[in-house]
Amino acid sequence: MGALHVLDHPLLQHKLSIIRDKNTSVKEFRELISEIATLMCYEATRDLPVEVCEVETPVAVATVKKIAGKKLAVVPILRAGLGMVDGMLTLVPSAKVGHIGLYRDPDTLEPVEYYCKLPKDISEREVYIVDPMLATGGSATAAIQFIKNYGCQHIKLMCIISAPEGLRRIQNDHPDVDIFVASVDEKLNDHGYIIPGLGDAGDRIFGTK
Ligand SMILES: O=P(O)(O)OC[C@H]1O[C@H](OP(=O)(O)OP(=O)(O)O)[C@H](O)[C@@H]1O
Ligand SMILES: O=c1cc[nH]c(=O)[nH]1
Ligand SMILES: [Mg+2]
Repeated sequence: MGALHVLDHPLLQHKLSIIRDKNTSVKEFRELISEIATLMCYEATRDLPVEVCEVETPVAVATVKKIAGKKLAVVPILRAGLGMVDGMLTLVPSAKVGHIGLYRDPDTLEPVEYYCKLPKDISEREVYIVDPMLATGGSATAAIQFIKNYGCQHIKLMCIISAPEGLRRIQNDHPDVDIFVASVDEKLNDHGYIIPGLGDAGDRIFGTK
């Protein structure tokens, strides 16, 4: 059974308070989304396997731990997920990056797919799907299923803000997937926006509103 991790590190929560503020500029919003992704990545990679080996320091041999050959992939859900990619790559620069393009139809709230490009060896990789917002969960559940269809067995979902409705959807549809969020907000409004949330993450990252 996948676990839900609600990350409450003070640095993370402080940065989250700034991106929720409607007066935060596009530049600062984008920078903070990236910094938050880095902090979340640190927690989400905590269970990566390590192997013990030796290196020679200038004065002696040290027994050290290295990540044990695990291959990672970061898969942002376009567009807003793009804002989290650089922050992830800051800590795992060798990860490959796949892209899944989904937008949420404003009337039906159903995800509509418009793009997909994944690393060829995606099925051998530990996949981190990133998207700042988990609202109804429709986009994330579709992205997870898409990646599962390629044979991936190790998938983690990282969203900055989540709604209870979206969490329930993922836990129901994909009980094997670990979920990492920085907040579980109160609810969705009639238009499927997270309350209190931060508005439309894609628009705030790219300045399109
Ligand atoms: O959980 P859901 O109800 O599916 O909603 C969440 C989705 O909505 C937003 O994307 P949006 O459709 O606004 O596309 P964008 O990233 O291009 O702005 C967000 O980035 C998620 O992908
Ligand atoms: O609150 C929400 C819900 C979906 N997508 C967003 O960007 N924000
Ligand atoms: Mg959007």
